[in-house]
Amino acid sequence: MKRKTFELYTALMQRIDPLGPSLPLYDSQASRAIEQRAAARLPPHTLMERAGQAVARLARAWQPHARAIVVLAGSGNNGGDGWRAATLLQRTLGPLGAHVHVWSLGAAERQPPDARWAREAATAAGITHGAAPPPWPPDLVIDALLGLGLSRPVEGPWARALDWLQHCPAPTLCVDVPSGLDADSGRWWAAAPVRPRGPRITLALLTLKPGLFTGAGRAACGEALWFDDLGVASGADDLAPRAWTTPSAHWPDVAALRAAHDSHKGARGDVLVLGGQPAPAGGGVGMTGAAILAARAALRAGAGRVWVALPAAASYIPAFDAGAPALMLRSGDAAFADALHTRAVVVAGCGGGAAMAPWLPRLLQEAPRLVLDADALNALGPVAATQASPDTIWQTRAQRGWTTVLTPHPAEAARLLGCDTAAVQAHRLHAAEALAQRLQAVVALKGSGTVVAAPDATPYVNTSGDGLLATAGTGDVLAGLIGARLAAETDGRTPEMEQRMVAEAVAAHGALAQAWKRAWPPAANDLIA
Ligand SMILES: NC(=O)C1=CN([C@@H]2O[C@H](COP(=O)(O)OP(=O)(O)OC[C@H]3O[C@@H](n4cnc5c(N)ncnc54)[C@H](OP(=O)(O)O)[C@@H]3O)[C@@H](O)[C@H]2O)[C@@H](O)CC1
Ligand SMILES: Nc1ncnc2c1ncn2[C@@H]1O[C@H](COP(=O)(O)OP(=O)(O)O)[C@@H](O)[C@H]1O
Repeated sequence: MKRKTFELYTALMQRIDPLGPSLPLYDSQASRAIEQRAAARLPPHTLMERAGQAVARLARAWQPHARAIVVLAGSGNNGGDGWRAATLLQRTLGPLGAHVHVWSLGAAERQPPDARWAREAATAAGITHGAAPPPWPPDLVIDALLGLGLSRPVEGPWARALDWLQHCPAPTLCVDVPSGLDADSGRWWAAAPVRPRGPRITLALLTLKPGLFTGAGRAACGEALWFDDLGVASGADDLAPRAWTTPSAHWPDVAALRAAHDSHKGARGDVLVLGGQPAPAGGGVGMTGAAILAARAALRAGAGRVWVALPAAASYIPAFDAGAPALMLRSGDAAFADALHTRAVVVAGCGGGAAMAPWLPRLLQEAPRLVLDADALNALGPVAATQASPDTIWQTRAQRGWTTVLTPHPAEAARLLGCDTAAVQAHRLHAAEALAQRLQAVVALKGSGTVVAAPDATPYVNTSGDGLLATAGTGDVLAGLIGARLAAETDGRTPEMEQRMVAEAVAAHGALAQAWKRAWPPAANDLIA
Protein backbone atom coordinates (compact mmCIF):
# COMPACT_ATOMS: atom_id res chain seq x y z
CA MET A 1 0.00 0.00 0.00
CA LYS A 2 1.24 3.46 -0.87
CA ARG A 3 2.39 5.45 2.14
CA LYS A 4 -0.20 8.15 1.48
CA THR A 5 -3.09 5.64 1.45
CA PHE A 6 -1.78 4.06 4.66
CA GLU A 7 -1.70 7.48 6.29
CA LEU A 8 -5.21 8.23 5.06
CA TYR A 9 -6.61 4.99 6.51
CA THR A 10 -4.91 5.48 9.87
CA ALA A 11 -5.32 9.27 10.07
CA LEU A 12 -7.82 9.15 12.91
CA MET A 13 -5.84 6.75 15.03
CA GLN A 14 -2.54 6.83 16.79
CA ARG A 15 0.27 4.31 16.84
CA ILE A 16 1.47 4.17 20.42
CA ASP A 17 5.15 5.08 20.64
CA PRO A 18 6.87 3.22 23.50
CA LEU A 19 9.14 6.25 23.89
CA GLY A 20 6.33 8.77 23.49
CA PRO A 21 4.60 11.09 25.96
CA SER A 22 2.74 10.01 29.08
CA LEU A 23 -0.81 8.81 28.33
CA PRO A 24 -3.74 8.08 30.67
CA LEU A 25 -4.81 4.46 31.12
CA TYR A 26 -8.41 3.66 32.09
CA ASP A 27 -9.56 0.42 33.65
CA SER A 28 -12.66 -1.45 32.49
CA GLN A 29 -14.94 0.30 34.96
CA ALA A 30 -13.89 3.78 33.87
CA SER A 31 -13.90 2.73 30.20
CA ARG A 32 -17.48 1.54 30.52
CA ALA A 33 -18.47 4.78 32.24
CA ILE A 34 -16.83 6.81 29.45
CA GLU A 35 -18.62 4.64 26.89
CA GLN A 36 -22.01 5.05 28.57
CA ARG A 37 -21.68 8.82 28.79
CA ALA A 38 -20.66 9.05 25.15
CA ALA A 39 -23.39 6.65 24.02
CA ALA A 40 -26.01 8.73 25.84
CA ARG A 41 -25.25 11.78 23.71
CA LEU A 42 -24.77 10.01 20.37
CA PRO A 43 -27.27 8.36 18.01
CA PRO A 44 -27.73 4.59 18.63
CA HIS A 45 -24.88 2.28 17.64
CA THR A 46 -22.56 5.20 16.83
CA LEU A 47 -19.65 3.89 18.91
CA MET A 48 -19.89 0.40 17.46
CA GLU A 49 -20.10 1.83 13.95
CA ARG A 50 -16.98 3.90 14.61
CA ALA A 51 -15.27 0.89 16.19
CA GLY A 52 -16.10 -1.29 13.17
CA GLN A 53 -14.84 1.38 10.80
CA ALA A 54 -11.61 1.81 12.73
CA VAL A 55 -10.94 -1.95 12.69
CA ALA A 56 -11.74 -2.21 8.98
CA ARG A 57 -9.51 0.77 8.14
CA LEU A 58 -6.54 -0.51 10.11
CA ALA A 59 -6.99 -4.01 8.67
CA ARG A 60 -6.84 -2.59 5.14
CA ALA A 61 -3.90 -0.34 5.91
CA TRP A 62 -1.94 -3.16 7.54
CA GLN A 63 -2.82 -6.02 5.16
CA PRO A 64 -3.94 -4.34 1.93
CA HIS A 65 -3.74 -7.56 -0.07
CA ALA A 66 -5.77 -9.73 2.30
CA ARG A 67 -8.68 -11.39 0.52
CA ALA A 68 -9.46 -14.36 2.80
CA ILE A 69 -10.50 -12.85 6.10
CA VAL A 70 -11.72 -14.64 9.23
CA VAL A 71 -13.32 -12.66 12.04
CA LEU A 72 -13.59 -14.44 15.39
CA ALA A 73 -16.55 -12.86 17.13
CA GLY A 74 -17.57 -13.47 20.74
CA SER A 75 -20.98 -12.90 22.24
CA GLY A 76 -20.37 -9.45 23.74
CA ASN A 77 -19.71 -6.02 22.29
CA ASN A 78 -16.16 -7.01 21.39
CA GLY A 79 -17.75 -9.56 19.07
CA GLY A 80 -20.10 -6.77 17.93
CA ASP A 81 -17.10 -4.74 16.78
CA GLY A 82 -15.97 -7.81 14.85
CA TRP A 83 -19.35 -8.31 13.16
CA ARG A 84 -19.42 -4.65 12.15
CA ALA A 85 -15.87 -4.75 10.77
CA ALA A 86 -16.76 -7.91 8.83
CA THR A 87 -19.67 -6.13 7.12
CA LEU A 88 -17.57 -3.10 6.24
CA LEU A 89 -14.67 -5.20 4.95
CA GLN A 90 -16.98 -7.36 2.83
CA ARG A 91 -18.60 -4.21 1.44
CA THR A 92 -15.30 -2.64 0.36
CA LEU A 93 -13.22 -5.72 -0.46
CA GLY A 94 -15.97 -8.03 -1.76
CA PRO A 95 -15.94 -6.36 -5.21
CA LEU A 96 -12.19 -7.07 -5.30
CA GLY A 97 -12.80 -10.78 -4.80
CA ALA A 98 -12.38 -10.91 -1.00
CA HIS A 99 -14.29 -13.26 1.25
CA VAL A 100 -15.04 -12.49 4.88
CA HIS A 101 -16.22 -15.25 7.22
CA VAL A 102 -17.32 -14.80 10.84
CA TRP A 103 -16.51 -17.62 13.24
CA SER A 104 -18.88 -16.83 16.09
CA LEU A 105 -18.85 -18.17 19.63
CA GLY A 106 -21.37 -17.86 22.44
CA ALA A 107 -25.12 -17.62 22.55
CA ALA A 108 -26.57 -15.06 20.11
CA GLU A 109 -29.65 -14.53 22.30
CA ARG A 110 -27.43 -13.14 25.09
CA GLN A 111 -25.82 -10.51 22.92
CA PRO A 112 -26.07 -6.90 24.10
CA PRO A 113 -28.15 -4.63 21.81
CA ASP A 114 -25.26 -3.05 19.89
CA ALA A 115 -23.70 -6.42 19.14
CA ARG A 116 -27.07 -7.85 18.08
CA TRP A 117 -27.53 -4.91 15.71
CA ALA A 118 -24.09 -5.50 14.20
CA ARG A 119 -24.69 -9.25 13.82
CA GLU A 120 -28.12 -8.79 12.25
CA ALA A 121 -26.76 -6.21 9.80
CA ALA A 122 -23.96 -8.62 8.88
CA THR A 123 -26.24 -11.56 8.29
CA ALA A 124 -28.62 -9.34 6.29
CA ALA A 125 -25.63 -8.35 4.16
CA GLY A 126 -24.97 -12.01 3.43
CA ILE A 127 -21.79 -12.42 5.49
CA THR A 128 -21.05 -16.14 5.88
CA HIS A 129 -20.72 -17.32 9.45
CA GLY A 130 -20.61 -20.44 11.58
CA ALA A 131 -19.38 -21.95 14.82
CA ALA A 132 -16.10 -23.14 13.28
CA PRO A 133 -13.27 -21.72 11.18
CA PRO A 134 -13.75 -21.84 7.41
CA PRO A 135 -12.12 -24.68 5.41
CA TRP A 136 -9.78 -22.22 3.62
CA PRO A 137 -6.61 -20.73 5.15
CA PRO A 138 -7.07 -17.05 6.02
CA ASP A 139 -4.63 -14.35 5.04
CA LEU A 140 -5.97 -12.05 7.76
CA VAL A 141 -7.58 -12.83 11.11
CA ILE A 142 -9.54 -10.38 13.21
CA ASP A 143 -9.70 -11.32 16.87
CA ALA A 144 -12.94 -9.97 18.37
CA LEU A 145 -13.60 -12.82 20.74
CA LEU A 146 -13.11 -11.35 24.18
CA GLY A 147 -12.30 -7.76 25.08
CA LEU A 148 -12.97 -5.65 28.11
CA GLY A 149 -15.45 -8.22 29.45
CA LEU A 150 -12.92 -10.98 30.22
CA SER A 151 -12.09 -11.53 33.87
CA ARG A 152 -12.09 -15.29 34.37
CA PRO A 153 -10.26 -18.33 32.95
CA VAL A 154 -10.94 -19.16 29.32
CA GLU A 155 -12.12 -22.76 28.92
CA GLY A 156 -13.89 -25.19 26.57
CA PRO A 157 -14.61 -24.01 23.01
CA TRP A 158 -13.32 -20.52 23.87
CA ALA A 159 -9.98 -21.99 24.91
CA ARG A 160 -9.87 -24.03 21.70
CA ALA A 161 -10.56 -20.90 19.64
CA LEU A 162 -7.77 -19.06 21.51
CA ASP A 163 -5.47 -21.98 20.76
CA TRP A 164 -6.38 -21.76 17.09
CA LEU A 165 -5.67 -18.01 17.17
CA GLN A 166 -2.27 -18.54 18.73
CA HIS A 167 -1.26 -21.26 16.25
CA CYS A 168 -2.59 -19.48 13.18
CA PRO A 169 0.29 -18.22 11.01
CA ALA A 170 -1.85 -15.49 9.41
CA PRO A 171 -1.51 -11.84 10.46
CA THR A 172 -3.94 -11.11 13.30
CA LEU A 173 -5.50 -7.82 14.29
CA CYS A 174 -6.81 -7.89 17.88
CA VAL A 175 -9.80 -5.68 18.58
CA ASP A 176 -9.53 -3.50 21.69
CA VAL A 177 -7.86 -6.15 23.89
CA PRO A 178 -6.21 -9.38 22.67
CA SER A 179 -8.53 -12.26 23.59
CA GLY A 180 -7.26 -13.97 26.75
CA LEU A 181 -5.78 -10.78 28.24
CA ASP A 182 -7.24 -9.06 31.28
CA ALA A 183 -7.63 -5.40 30.33
CA ASP A 184 -7.14 -4.18 33.89
CA SER A 185 -4.20 -6.21 35.09
CA GLY A 186 -2.35 -7.66 32.10
CA ARG A 187 -3.09 -11.12 33.46
CA TRP A 188 -3.29 -13.87 30.84
CA TRP A 189 -6.38 -16.00 31.45
CA ALA A 190 -5.66 -18.85 29.01
CA ALA A 191 -3.73 -21.99 29.94
CA ALA A 192 -1.24 -21.87 27.04
CA PRO A 193 1.31 -19.06 27.35
CA VAL A 194 1.07 -16.02 25.06
CA ARG A 195 3.09 -16.95 22.00
CA PRO A 196 1.26 -16.04 18.79
CA ARG A 197 2.77 -17.73 15.74
CA GLY A 198 1.89 -15.10 13.18
CA PRO A 199 2.38 -11.34 13.06
CA ARG A 200 0.01 -9.48 15.32
CA ILE A 201 -1.14 -5.95 16.10
CA THR A 202 -3.80 -4.58 18.45
CA LEU A 203 -6.19 -1.68 18.06
CA ALA A 204 -7.39 -0.27 21.41
CA LEU A 205 -10.76 1.45 21.21
CA LEU A 206 -12.11 4.41 23.16
CA THR A 207 -9.50 4.14 25.93
CA LEU A 208 -6.06 2.71 26.52
CA LYS A 209 -6.24 0.07 29.25
CA PRO A 210 -3.43 -0.69 31.75
CA GLY A 211 -3.42 -4.42 30.94
CA LEU A 212 -2.23 -3.66 27.41
CA PHE A 213 1.09 -2.43 28.80
CA THR A 214 2.05 -4.70 31.68
CA GLY A 215 2.32 -8.41 32.54
CA ALA A 216 1.32 -10.41 29.47
CA GLY A 217 0.02 -7.26 27.73
CA ARG A 218 2.98 -6.35 25.58
CA ALA A 219 3.46 -9.92 24.33
CA ALA A 220 -0.26 -10.36 23.68
CA CYS A 221 -0.62 -7.08 21.74
CA GLY A 222 2.10 -8.00 19.26
CA GLU A 223 4.34 -5.75 17.20
CA ALA A 224 2.29 -2.59 17.43
CA LEU A 225 -0.43 -1.07 19.54
CA TRP A 226 -2.80 1.36 17.84
CA PHE A 227 -5.39 3.53 19.51
CA ASP A 228 -8.62 5.07 18.24
CA ASP A 229 -10.61 7.11 20.76
CA LEU A 230 -13.74 6.80 18.57
CA GLY A 231 -14.07 10.56 18.62
CA VAL A 232 -14.59 10.53 22.39
CA ALA A 233 -11.89 12.46 24.21
CA SER A 234 -11.63 10.55 27.48
CA GLY A 235 -9.15 13.07 28.85
CA ALA A 236 -11.93 15.64 29.00
CA ASP A 237 -13.84 13.39 31.35
CA ASP A 238 -13.72 13.75 35.10
CA LEU A 239 -12.85 10.08 35.54
CA ALA A 240 -9.45 9.45 37.06
CA PRO A 241 -7.03 7.32 35.05
CA ARG A 242 -6.05 4.04 36.72
CA ALA A 243 -2.44 4.69 35.69
CA TRP A 244 -0.25 6.73 33.36
CA THR A 245 2.30 5.47 30.90
CA THR A 246 5.82 6.56 31.79
CA PRO A 247 6.96 9.97 30.59
CA SER A 248 9.22 9.84 27.54
CA ALA A 249 12.86 9.34 28.36
CA HIS A 250 14.20 12.91 28.24
CA TRP A 251 16.80 11.89 30.77
CA PRO A 252 19.77 11.90 30.84
CA ASP A 253 19.74 15.35 29.28
CA VAL A 254 23.17 15.65 27.70
CA ALA A 255 22.42 19.07 26.21
CA ALA A 256 21.54 20.45 29.65
CA LEU A 257 24.71 18.99 31.13
CA ARG A 258 26.74 20.65 28.36
CA ALA A 259 24.99 23.98 28.89
CA ALA A 260 25.69 23.95 32.63
CA HIS A 261 29.05 25.72 32.20
CA ASP A 262 29.17 26.75 35.82
CA SER A 263 28.67 23.23 37.19
CA HIS A 264 31.23 20.95 38.79
CA LYS A 265 31.32 17.26 39.71
CA GLY A 266 29.79 17.94 43.11
CA ALA A 267 26.78 19.58 41.46
CA ARG A 268 25.88 16.52 39.38
CA GLY A 269 25.03 14.41 42.42
CA ASP A 270 26.82 11.57 44.18
CA VAL A 271 25.97 7.88 44.27
CA LEU A 272 27.26 5.14 46.53
CA VAL A 273 26.62 1.57 45.45
CA LEU A 274 26.79 -0.76 48.43
CA GLY A 275 26.78 -4.31 47.17
CA GLY A 276 28.77 -7.06 45.52
CA GLN A 277 30.73 -9.82 47.08
CA PRO A 278 33.85 -11.57 45.82
CA ALA A 279 33.92 -15.20 44.70
CA PRO A 280 32.86 -18.04 47.01
CA ALA A 281 36.49 -18.71 48.02
CA GLY A 282 36.37 -15.32 49.70
CA GLY A 283 33.19 -16.30 51.53
CA GLY A 284 30.88 -14.29 49.26
CA VAL A 285 28.44 -15.06 46.48
CA GLY A 286 30.64 -14.08 43.53
CA MET A 287 28.56 -11.12 42.47
CA THR A 288 30.86 -8.13 42.69
CA GLY A 289 29.94 -7.53 39.06
CA ALA A 290 26.41 -6.57 40.07
CA ALA A 291 27.64 -3.62 42.13
CA ILE A 292 30.06 -2.62 39.38
CA LEU A 293 27.23 -2.65 36.83
CA ALA A 294 25.04 -0.42 39.00
CA ALA A 295 27.93 1.95 39.63
CA ARG A 296 28.95 2.12 35.97
CA ALA A 297 25.32 2.82 35.04
CA ALA A 298 25.17 5.69 37.53
CA LEU A 299 28.40 7.11 36.13
CA ARG A 300 27.26 6.69 32.54
CA ALA A 301 23.98 8.48 33.36
CA GLY A 302 25.84 11.55 34.55
CA ALA A 303 26.35 11.21 38.29
CA GLY A 304 29.23 13.47 39.37
CA ARG A 305 30.95 10.99 41.69
CA VAL A 306 30.28 7.30 42.18
CA TRP A 307 31.65 5.10 44.93
CA VAL A 308 31.44 1.33 45.16
CA ALA A 309 31.67 -0.37 48.51
CA LEU A 310 31.52 -4.04 49.39
CA PRO A 311 29.31 -4.65 52.42
CA ALA A 312 31.30 -7.47 54.03
CA ALA A 313 34.12 -6.06 56.16
CA ALA A 314 36.51 -8.89 55.32
CA SER A 315 35.92 -8.63 51.58
CA TYR A 316 38.80 -7.99 49.28
CA ILE A 317 38.37 -4.61 47.59
CA PRO A 318 39.67 -4.43 44.02
CA ALA A 319 42.12 -1.55 43.50
CA PHE A 320 40.06 -0.11 40.68
CA ASP A 321 37.64 -1.05 37.91
CA ALA A 322 39.68 -1.16 34.70
CA GLY A 323 36.53 -0.70 32.60
CA ALA A 324 35.49 2.42 34.52
CA PRO A 325 38.51 3.84 36.34
CA ALA A 326 36.47 6.85 37.48
CA LEU A 327 34.68 4.64 40.00
CA MET A 328 35.98 4.94 43.54
CA LEU A 329 36.25 1.63 45.39
CA ARG A 330 36.19 1.72 49.18
CA SER A 331 35.35 -0.34 52.23
CA GLY A 332 31.71 -0.23 53.27
CA ASP A 333 32.23 1.76 56.48
CA ALA A 334 34.45 4.42 54.94
CA ALA A 335 32.22 4.86 51.91
CA PHE A 336 29.02 5.06 53.92
CA ALA A 337 30.46 7.79 56.13
CA ASP A 338 31.39 9.76 52.99
CA ALA A 339 27.97 9.14 51.47
CA LEU A 340 26.21 10.58 54.50
CA HIS A 341 28.51 13.56 54.45
CA THR A 342 27.82 14.38 50.79
CA ARG A 343 24.14 13.36 50.85
CA ALA A 344 24.88 10.75 48.19
CA VAL A 345 22.10 8.49 47.05
CA VAL A 346 22.86 5.03 48.44
CA VAL A 347 22.00 2.17 46.09
CA ALA A 348 22.13 -0.94 48.22
CA GLY A 349 21.82 -4.61 47.50
CA CYS A 350 23.12 -5.40 44.01
CA GLY A 351 24.97 -8.70 44.49
CA GLY A 352 25.49 -8.07 48.21
CA GLY A 353 24.27 -11.51 49.30
CA ALA A 354 23.84 -12.26 52.99
CA ALA A 355 26.18 -9.40 53.89
CA MET A 356 23.35 -6.94 53.24
CA ALA A 357 21.26 -8.01 56.25
CA PRO A 358 23.50 -6.51 58.96
CA TRP A 359 23.62 -3.26 56.99
CA LEU A 360 19.88 -2.80 56.67
CA PRO A 361 19.03 -1.21 60.03
CA ARG A 362 21.81 1.30 59.53
CA LEU A 363 20.79 2.11 55.98
CA LEU A 364 17.16 2.59 56.92
CA GLN A 365 17.97 4.72 59.94
CA GLU A 366 20.74 6.87 58.49
CA ALA A 367 20.59 7.12 54.69
CA PRO A 368 18.22 9.94 53.66
CA ARG A 369 18.22 8.86 50.00
CA LEU A 370 18.08 5.12 49.59
CA VAL A 371 17.46 2.70 46.72
CA LEU A 372 17.01 -0.89 47.85
CA ASP A 373 17.55 -3.59 45.23
CA ALA A 374 18.08 -7.36 45.04
CA ASP A 375 19.75 -8.73 48.18
CA ALA A 376 18.76 -5.70 50.23
CA LEU A 377 15.15 -6.54 49.39
CA ASN A 378 15.65 -10.21 50.18
CA ALA A 379 17.01 -9.28 53.57
CA LEU A 380 13.93 -7.13 54.15
CA GLY A 381 11.38 -9.87 53.51
CA PRO A 382 10.08 -10.53 57.00
CA VAL A 383 10.15 -6.82 57.85
CA ALA A 384 8.07 -5.79 54.89
CA ALA A 385 5.57 -8.62 55.16
CA THR A 386 4.31 -7.32 58.51
CA GLN A 387 1.74 -4.57 58.46
CA ALA A 388 3.33 -1.19 58.94
CA SER A 389 2.23 0.65 62.05
CA PRO A 390 2.77 4.41 62.37
CA ASP A 391 5.97 4.01 64.35
CA THR A 392 7.82 1.82 61.90
CA ILE A 393 11.04 2.93 60.32
CA TRP A 394 9.22 3.34 56.99
CA GLN A 395 6.83 5.85 58.47
CA THR A 396 9.68 7.64 60.18
CA ARG A 397 11.63 7.94 56.95
CA ALA A 398 8.56 9.34 55.17
CA GLN A 399 7.90 11.82 57.98
CA ARG A 400 11.47 13.07 57.73
CA GLY A 401 10.96 13.63 54.00
CA TRP A 402 13.55 10.97 53.18
CA THR A 403 13.55 9.11 49.89
CA THR A 404 13.07 5.35 49.80
CA VAL A 405 12.90 3.46 46.51
CA LEU A 406 12.49 -0.30 46.16
CA THR A 407 13.13 -2.10 42.87
CA PRO A 408 11.80 -5.66 43.24
CA HIS A 409 11.34 -8.10 40.39
CA PRO A 410 8.14 -10.14 40.75
CA ALA A 411 9.72 -12.89 42.88
CA GLU A 412 11.25 -10.32 45.25
CA ALA A 413 7.94 -8.48 45.45
CA ALA A 414 6.22 -11.77 46.29
CA ARG A 415 8.66 -12.39 49.15
CA LEU A 416 8.07 -8.87 50.47
CA LEU A 417 4.29 -9.26 50.26
CA GLY A 418 4.24 -12.81 51.63
CA CYS A 419 2.53 -14.26 48.55
CA ASP A 420 3.66 -16.17 45.46
CA THR A 421 5.02 -14.76 42.21
CA ALA A 422 1.91 -15.75 40.24
CA ALA A 423 -0.23 -13.65 42.59
CA VAL A 424 2.02 -10.63 42.01
CA GLN A 425 1.94 -11.11 38.24
CA ALA A 426 -1.85 -11.48 38.26
CA HIS A 427 -2.24 -8.07 39.91
CA ARG A 428 0.90 -6.10 39.13
CA LEU A 429 -0.57 -2.66 39.76
CA HIS A 430 -2.15 -3.71 43.04
CA ALA A 431 1.04 -5.47 44.19
CA ALA A 432 3.22 -2.41 43.53
CA GLU A 433 0.70 -0.11 45.17
CA ALA A 434 0.34 -2.36 48.23
CA LEU A 435 4.10 -2.38 48.77
CA ALA A 436 4.40 1.36 48.20
CA GLN A 437 1.67 2.04 50.72
CA ARG A 438 2.99 -0.38 53.32
CA LEU A 439 6.57 0.84 53.12
CA GLN A 440 5.81 4.50 52.34
CA ALA A 441 8.20 4.18 49.43
CA VAL A 442 8.40 4.47 45.68
CA VAL A 443 8.23 0.94 44.30
CA ALA A 444 9.36 -0.07 40.81
CA LEU A 445 7.90 -3.53 40.23
CA LYS A 446 10.07 -4.77 37.37
CA GLY A 447 9.28 -6.98 34.40
CA SER A 448 7.48 -6.31 31.13
CA GLY A 449 5.63 -3.06 31.82
CA THR A 450 7.42 -2.04 35.04
CA VAL A 451 4.95 -0.44 37.44
CA VAL A 452 6.18 2.59 39.40
CA ALA A 453 3.92 3.15 42.39
CA ALA A 454 4.05 5.62 45.29
CA PRO A 455 1.84 6.07 48.35
CA ASP A 456 -1.56 7.62 47.52
CA ALA A 457 -0.49 8.29 43.92
CA THR A 458 -1.55 7.11 40.48
CA PRO A 459 1.05 4.61 39.27
CA TYR A 460 3.07 4.78 36.07
CA VAL A 461 3.35 1.81 33.73
CA ASN A 462 6.50 1.71 31.63
CA THR A 463 6.11 1.39 27.88
CA SER A 464 9.78 1.20 26.86
CA GLY A 465 12.09 -1.80 26.85
CA ASP A 466 11.63 -5.30 25.51
CA GLY A 467 12.76 -8.88 25.81
CA LEU A 468 16.41 -7.90 25.25
CA LEU A 469 16.43 -6.84 28.88
CA ALA A 470 15.75 -10.38 30.07
CA THR A 471 19.39 -11.05 30.91
CA ALA A 472 21.39 -11.05 34.14
CA GLY A 473 22.52 -7.70 35.41
CA THR A 474 20.01 -5.42 33.69
CA GLY A 475 18.29 -4.90 37.04
CA ASP A 476 21.60 -3.70 38.52
CA VAL A 477 21.90 -1.24 35.64
CA LEU A 478 18.41 0.03 36.44
CA ALA A 479 19.27 0.48 40.13
CA GLY A 480 22.29 2.58 39.15
CA LEU A 481 20.23 4.69 36.76
CA ILE A 482 17.64 5.38 39.45
CA GLY A 483 20.44 6.33 41.84
CA ALA A 484 21.86 8.80 39.31
CA ARG A 485 18.41 10.22 38.50
CA LEU A 486 17.68 10.91 42.17
CA ALA A 487 21.19 12.23 42.80
CA ALA A 488 20.87 14.78 39.99
CA GLU A 489 18.07 16.55 41.89
CA THR A 490 19.54 18.13 44.97
CA ASP A 491 16.94 20.82 45.63
CA GLY A 492 13.52 20.45 47.21
CA ARG A 493 11.63 17.38 46.11
CA THR A 494 8.07 16.23 46.56
CA PRO A 495 6.97 12.57 46.67
CA GLU A 496 5.33 13.11 43.24
CA MET A 497 8.64 14.32 41.82
CA GLU A 498 10.43 11.31 43.26
CA GLN A 499 7.94 8.91 41.72
CA ARG A 500 8.29 10.71 38.39
CA MET A 501 12.10 10.63 38.56
CA VAL A 502 12.06 6.88 39.15
CA ALA A 503 9.62 6.51 36.23
CA GLU A 504 11.97 8.55 34.02
CA ALA A 505 14.91 6.33 34.93
CA VAL A 506 12.83 3.21 34.22
CA ALA A 507 11.80 4.67 30.85
CA ALA A 508 15.42 5.54 30.02
CA HIS A 509 16.51 2.01 30.96
CA GLY A 510 13.97 0.53 28.53
CA ALA A 511 15.06 2.98 25.85
CA LEU A 512 18.62 1.59 26.11
CA ALA A 513 17.31 -1.80 24.99
CA GLN A 514 15.26 -0.29 22.18
CA ALA A 515 18.23 1.65 20.88
CA TRP A 516 20.22 -1.59 20.47
CA LYS A 517 20.77 -2.13 16.75
CA ARG A 518 23.39 -4.87 16.47
CA ALA A 519 22.81 -8.43 15.31
CA TRP A 520 23.79 -10.00 18.64
CA PRO A 521 21.84 -9.32 21.82
CA PRO A 522 23.46 -7.12 24.46
CA ALA A 523 24.79 -8.23 27.83
CA ALA A 524 23.89 -5.83 30.63
CA ASN A 525 27.24 -4.00 30.41
CA ASP A 526 26.81 -3.50 26.65
CA LEU A 527 23.75 -1.36 27.33
CA ILE A 528 25.90 1.21 29.11
CA ALA A 529 29.12 0.76 27.13
N1 LIG B 1 -16.97 -0.11 26.73
C1 LIG B 1 -16.18 0.42 25.75
O1 LIG B 1 -15.20 1.01 26.05
C2 LIG B 1 -16.49 0.13 24.35
C3 LIG B 1 -16.65 -1.17 24.04
N2 LIG B 1 -16.56 -1.58 22.81
C4 LIG B 1 -16.31 -2.96 22.59
O2 LIG B 1 -17.00 -3.75 23.51
C5 LIG B 1 -16.10 -4.55 24.26
C6 LIG B 1 -16.66 -4.79 25.61
O3 LIG B 1 -17.83 -5.50 25.40
P1 LIG B 1 -18.52 -6.34 26.56
O4 LIG B 1 -18.63 -5.52 27.75
O5 LIG B 1 -19.77 -6.88 26.01
O6 LIG B 1 -17.44 -7.44 26.86
P2 LIG B 1 -16.74 -8.52 25.88
O7 LIG B 1 -15.28 -8.29 25.93
O8 LIG B 1 -17.38 -8.60 24.58
O9 LIG B 1 -16.98 -9.87 26.70
C7 LIG B 1 -18.24 -10.19 27.17
C8 LIG B 1 -18.70 -11.49 26.58
O10 LIG B 1 -17.68 -12.46 26.70
C9 LIG B 1 -18.15 -13.55 27.48
N3 LIG B 1 -17.08 -14.02 28.33
C10 LIG B 1 -16.39 -13.33 29.24
N4 LIG B 1 -15.44 -14.09 29.79
C11 LIG B 1 -15.53 -15.29 29.19
C12 LIG B 1 -14.80 -16.49 29.32
N5 LIG B 1 -13.76 -16.59 30.15
N6 LIG B 1 -15.17 -17.54 28.57
C13 LIG B 1 -16.20 -17.42 27.72
N7 LIG B 1 -16.93 -16.29 27.56
C14 LIG B 1 -16.59 -15.25 28.28
C15 LIG B 1 -19.31 -13.03 28.24
O11 LIG B 1 -20.10 -14.12 28.56
P3 LIG B 1 -20.83 -14.22 29.98
O12 LIG B 1 -19.89 -13.68 31.00
O13 LIG B 1 -22.04 -13.44 29.83
O14 LIG B 1 -21.04 -15.68 30.12
C16 LIG B 1 -19.90 -12.01 27.28
O15 LIG B 1 -20.70 -12.68 26.33
C17 LIG B 1 -14.81 -3.78 24.23
O16 LIG B 1 -13.69 -4.59 24.48
C18 LIG B 1 -14.83 -3.21 22.81
O17 LIG B 1 -14.37 -4.15 21.87
C19 LIG B 1 -16.63 -0.65 21.65
O18 LIG B 1 -17.53 -1.13 20.74
C20 LIG B 1 -17.09 0.73 22.03
C21 LIG B 1 -16.54 1.22 23.27
N1 LIG C 1 10.76 -9.13 28.81
C1 LIG C 1 11.08 -7.96 29.34
N2 LIG C 1 10.54 -6.80 28.87
C2 LIG C 1 10.87 -5.62 29.42
N3 LIG C 1 11.73 -5.48 30.44
C3 LIG C 1 12.29 -6.58 30.94
C4 LIG C 1 12.00 -7.87 30.43
N4 LIG C 1 12.71 -8.78 31.14
C5 LIG C 1 13.42 -8.10 32.05
N5 LIG C 1 13.18 -6.77 31.93
C6 LIG C 1 13.79 -5.70 32.74
O1 LIG C 1 15.15 -6.05 32.98
C7 LIG C 1 15.48 -5.83 34.33
C8 LIG C 1 15.82 -7.16 35.00
O2 LIG C 1 16.02 -6.97 36.36
P1 LIG C 1 16.33 -8.17 37.36
O3 LIG C 1 15.35 -9.28 37.15
O4 LIG C 1 16.46 -7.61 38.70
O5 LIG C 1 17.73 -8.71 36.81
P2 LIG C 1 19.16 -8.84 37.53
O6 LIG C 1 18.90 -9.08 38.97
O7 LIG C 1 19.83 -10.00 36.87
O8 LIG C 1 19.87 -7.57 37.27
C9 LIG C 1 14.28 -5.11 34.94
O9 LIG C 1 14.42 -3.72 34.81
C10 LIG C 1 13.13 -5.63 34.11
O10 LIG C 1 12.02 -4.74 34.11
